[in-house]
Amino acid sequence: MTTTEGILPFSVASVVEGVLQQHGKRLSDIDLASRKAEEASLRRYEAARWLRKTVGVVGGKDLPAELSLRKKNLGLVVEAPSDSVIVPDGAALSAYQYFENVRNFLVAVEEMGLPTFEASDLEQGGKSSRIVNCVLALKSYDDWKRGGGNGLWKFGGNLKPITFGKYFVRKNSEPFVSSLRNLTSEKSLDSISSEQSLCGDLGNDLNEMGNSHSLHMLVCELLSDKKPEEIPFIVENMIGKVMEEFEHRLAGQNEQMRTTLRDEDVSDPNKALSKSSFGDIEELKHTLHTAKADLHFLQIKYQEEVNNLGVHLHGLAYAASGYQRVLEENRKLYNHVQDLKGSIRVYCRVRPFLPGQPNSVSTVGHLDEGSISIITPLKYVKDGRKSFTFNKVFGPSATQEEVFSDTQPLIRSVLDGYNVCIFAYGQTGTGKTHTMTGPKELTQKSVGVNYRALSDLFLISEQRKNTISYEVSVQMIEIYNEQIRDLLATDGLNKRYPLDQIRNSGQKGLNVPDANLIPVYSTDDVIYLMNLGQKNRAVGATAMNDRSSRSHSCLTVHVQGRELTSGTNPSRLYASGGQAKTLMFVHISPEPDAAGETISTLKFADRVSTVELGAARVNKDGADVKELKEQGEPGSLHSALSSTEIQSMNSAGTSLSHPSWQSSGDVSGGRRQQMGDVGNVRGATLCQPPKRQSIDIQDLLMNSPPWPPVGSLASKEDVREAAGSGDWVDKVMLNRQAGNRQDCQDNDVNRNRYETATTDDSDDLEAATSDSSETDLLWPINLPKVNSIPNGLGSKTKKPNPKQTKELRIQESNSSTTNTEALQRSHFTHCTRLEGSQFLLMGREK
Ligand SMILES: Nc1ncnc2c1ncn2[C@@H]1O[C@H](COP(=O)(O)OP(=O)(O)OP(=O)(O)O)[C@@H](O)[C@H]1O
Repeated sequence: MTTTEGILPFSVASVVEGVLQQHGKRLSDIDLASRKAEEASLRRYEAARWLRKTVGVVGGKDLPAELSLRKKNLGLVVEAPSDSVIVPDGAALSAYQYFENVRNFLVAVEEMGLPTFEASDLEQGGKSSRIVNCVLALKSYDDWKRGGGNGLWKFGGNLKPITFGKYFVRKNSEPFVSSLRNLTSEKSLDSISSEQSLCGDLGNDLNEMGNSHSLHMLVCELLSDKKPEEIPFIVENMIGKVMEEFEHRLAGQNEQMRTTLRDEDVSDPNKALSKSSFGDIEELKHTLHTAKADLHFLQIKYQEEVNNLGVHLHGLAYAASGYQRVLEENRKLYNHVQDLKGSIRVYCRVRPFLPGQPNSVSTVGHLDEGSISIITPLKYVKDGRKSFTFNKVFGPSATQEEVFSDTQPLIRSVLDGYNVCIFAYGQTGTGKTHTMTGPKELTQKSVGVNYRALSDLFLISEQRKNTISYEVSVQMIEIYNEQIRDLLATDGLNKRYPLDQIRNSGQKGLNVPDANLIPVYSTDDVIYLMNLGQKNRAVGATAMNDRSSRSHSCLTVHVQGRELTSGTNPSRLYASGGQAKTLMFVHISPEPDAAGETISTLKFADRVSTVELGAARVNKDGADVKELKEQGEPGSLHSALSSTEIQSMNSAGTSLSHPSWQSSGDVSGGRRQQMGDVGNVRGATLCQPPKRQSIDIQDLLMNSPPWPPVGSLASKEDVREAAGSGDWVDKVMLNRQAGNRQDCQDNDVNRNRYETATTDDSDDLEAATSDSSETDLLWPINLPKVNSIPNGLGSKTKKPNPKQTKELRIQESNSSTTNTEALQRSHFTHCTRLEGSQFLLMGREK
């Protein structure tokens, strides 16, 4: 039972009492009212007894055994300090004092949490039971305090709950409070400790005590009339009922507690917070779950996107490869068109009258885009007018840009892997340098083919960098006196190589493999190297002192391309290691005096043009060649080749059955004939042993007519004005002299030219070449001209070299083959040669 105290809101006694009362329904003879009255009487008695013990006898008389809690005999308030505790009948107190005492008492009781009563209960007709309850509660409290005040004092009686709804305002009545203090003080309580024992056996709990009395009464009443043998059964029955009732109440109490706890969960902030946290966690879990689901969904979507991307990429790759194929096809078609235009193209350019020249009528009678007619003296042609057809004819007013626009496609062919050679041909002073390089004062508009070609080369290679990687490098050599010198050598050794070093060897197709090959990345780089080379050349010229016009500077620009996708060289896409394309600019001047030279030049150009067109012209070519032979002296041009040139020609190249020419035939679908085909030399192209035939390209050159006399060029100054230094012509004439001295001696013009180009010694032909050391470059390099030889040796004339002539003839007789490129190099000093991976520029020394 003790364990239920403080936990259960009901006492065991009350349960037993309830059971007994219910059971008592059967006990009709028990008078409940009298029993209650008796119980109430006992309680009053107990209360009165405690009061008497506590506060003593009031006014010399004890309280009656049966306490009457009326105002006049209660006498609660003690006005006097300590000894007078009861005021009999309130006589000594005023009515005011009386009510104040009562109020203060009730407030004190209220504050102590004890059952209280109304002031009116002290009056007649008041509820005395409430007063008794209050006194017994005070007694219980006093007992608890006397017991040490351990634990929490709890009034556990079955009295009505204390009503807190009524509050009394306790007035300052210290005597009453002191009285109460005295009442509950240790000292005061000690004095009545003996009385405590009287009711101690009824339990400390006042209510319990009352109930014990009640239970006792009930049990006594229940068993009083029972037989002894019935008592055990009745007691057992009572106990069973008590247990049943107890369990029932306990279950009810548990249910009530659960309900209370649920309600508390809602109202308790901490629990609410816990619930909130739990809710948050649940929400987070839900969010996590959702996020996982979303992530999974995204992964699936991502995978789908990747798959789709893969499909798209595959499509793009297919399209790209298709695009690449189309590009390659375009290139093939483009170059095929170029081929159809001719692997050897001839452009004719007419120089305008120069400032300061006397006004005269041009020899050009008519020209259009592809033809030109020259008015000539009847001496040369029967009707006084000779017409020629070329791939392109540029009049005197044609700009540099217009000229290059028709050259440009060939530059693109270089980057497609074709061998390209661009060179200028013509009498001295007709504009070769102007076309290839430009005038001395270069502007953006006036720059020539070389600059523009290089610019295009780098520009196109930049445009193609995503598909083709190009490496451009430069080699610069000088050919002089049967020796080769590397102009870009940095070791200062001034090393020279024999001419037989000029050969097309190695994978890079270098003509001089031992010479330095320097990478370049822009046109400026090339120009810088050319300047450097020209400086080296100038130093060499000073040291050598015997430099002649037969010194050639050759700049070769090597272009190596690599397809980024296939890793192959673009040239392999076409056509057997590349194909040669040649463009010849044939230059003429408009002066009537030069009409003979102009006709000769154009006839030669026409011949070259005809050769390019191939076998269909064989018969016609034969006629032309016959005409040329009639006009000129066979072998005279052949003799114009120096031994050096012939040497280089033979050492550098192969015959007309050179693979490049064979491949050209392949690309053009077999229409193009080998150069050897010209003049009915078809057998030479079919890998048969090349035979010396009546006409080949060398024959063309060698059998081209000598320059006709230009009698009107009367003075040295005139010639110098009109023809500049005239080195090429000088060279030709000189070599002609070497081959046929009489021819030169009989030719006043040549004599004049020779004189013009040489020093004072007009009789010594060799001086024309030996002393003509003026540097003439394809590029505007601001170097001092090497006009004079410091040691005076420059003016020293040379005798004709019989060995050269001999060698020439030996070469001629031994050479069963020719090389057009070498011929171009030898005869046409302004030569730009692009060989697919090579871009060769030729300069010369005047
Ligand atoms: N198309 C042209 N328009 C204007 N001037 C020109 C043209 N062609 C040539 N000239 C001028 O004619 C002169 C001679 O030209 P250029 O030096 O180019 O001839 P060339 O053939 O190179 O002579 P050479 O063979 O003697 O070196 C130069 O002053 C040049 O500027």
